[in-house]
Amino acid sequence: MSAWRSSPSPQFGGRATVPGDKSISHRALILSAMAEGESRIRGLLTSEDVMATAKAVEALGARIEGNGSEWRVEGGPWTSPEDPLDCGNSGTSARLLMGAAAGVEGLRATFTGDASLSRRPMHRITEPLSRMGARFDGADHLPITLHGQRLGGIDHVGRVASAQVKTALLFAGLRSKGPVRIVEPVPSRDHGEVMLLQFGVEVDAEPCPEGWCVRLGNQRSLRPTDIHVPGDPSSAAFLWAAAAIIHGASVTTPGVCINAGRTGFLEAIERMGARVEIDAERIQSGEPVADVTVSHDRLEPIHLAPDQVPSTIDEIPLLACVASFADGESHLEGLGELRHKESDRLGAVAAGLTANGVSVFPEADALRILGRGKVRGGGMVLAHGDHRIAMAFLTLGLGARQPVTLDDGRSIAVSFPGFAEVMRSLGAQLEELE
Ligand SMILES: O=C(O)C1=C[C@@H](OP(=O)(O)O)[C@@H](O)[C@H](O)C1
Ligand SMILES: C=C(OP(=O)(O)O)C(=O)O
Repeated sequence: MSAWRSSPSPQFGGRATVPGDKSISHRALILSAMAEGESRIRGLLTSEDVMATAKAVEALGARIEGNGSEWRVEGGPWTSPEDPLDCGNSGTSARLLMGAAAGVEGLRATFTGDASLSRRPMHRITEPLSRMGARFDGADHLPITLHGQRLGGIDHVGRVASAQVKTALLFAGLRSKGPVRIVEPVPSRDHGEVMLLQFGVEVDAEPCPEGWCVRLGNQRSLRPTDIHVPGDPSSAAFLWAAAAIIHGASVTTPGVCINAGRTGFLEAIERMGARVEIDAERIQSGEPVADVTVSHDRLEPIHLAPDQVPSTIDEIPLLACVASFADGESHLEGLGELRHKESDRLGAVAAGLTANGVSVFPEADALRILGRGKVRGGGMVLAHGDHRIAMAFLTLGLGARQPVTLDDGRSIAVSFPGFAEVMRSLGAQLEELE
């Protein structure tokens, strides 16, 4: 166990860089490993989740050489790994790798994960991949053994927007010749599509009667390339949230990805009253990037509608914490997917807020939060081994009246190694207790 305490931090603010985007880092490693020849990746996130993907693609046949600033990946044919592929805590690793490997004829690979990942649903991937022709021992929960096969195309109409499902099917489609069409009710993050274009693959997307439709074209072979990963908005969100809840605070995060599939949190806190400034917009490896400044102002409550959830998905626990500082009742709807993440995030958020004196009313797939303009704090929060829960409540503690204690902060390394150092550099009072 590694308990943490975060205490009121009235002097919070400044400028800080956040590590590379997790979603883009996974995709850069997997596509580089599939493309024959050398690709280079700058700005790769070196968190536990992304390193699980790096180890897995090495075990599948890629050669990786890396240091902090630049990674070289020599891609080529994939072969059966000797040992099970341990995806640790990472849903993205398990789902995207199953898709990428499904069309390698004769390949056999067993996917494993930690206790949390082994509870998460995999049927959403194994079912459509089976329709394409792949075979699996196991269906909904890891461990699952994949038997790669010659694949046909797929026409997949998803009930929920999931970038992991969409990207897994697109990656599987790279090794198939049939038509590949994936429909989502609303668009999820499109980093897979953006990066496929960088690797020279034809992919297009447009609205269709069922929602949002993504198609692979006929040009499906990957050309090695160089990728520069931008800063992760899901990590920058903790800095932005602290600025939004601490009187007089202002934070600038340079070089953060502002892809529309990821800006839900920023838009939400702006609608609540925080001041948001977007500067130096540019395109980096196909992704929109900017320097983002968030400054404190009085916060109004928010209504988050179901179609706004996909672009806010990993920041919902943090948004619930920010909403606790608003004056009035916030309503966050369409949160069913939160029950299938690293923990039951709906339950964990409701318990954490209650422990800190916030009135919260959880519903089956929604949260009502009664903000009173300030938060008492003083509570003990259980992270449930979930990095987003851990960082959201340590952030809440910076703006609360009394310190917040967290049972265990080890999960933070899953997505944001260096979280405590970055937050302290801005004036956060954060201490590890044991
Ligand atoms: O594709 C991705 O990189 C991700 C997609 C989202 O999951 P879902 O596809 O399950 O919504 C998100 O929660 C996860 O952190 C990363
Ligand atoms: C849900 C997350 O990641 P994954 O699905 O890759 O475990 C997350 O990072 O919040």
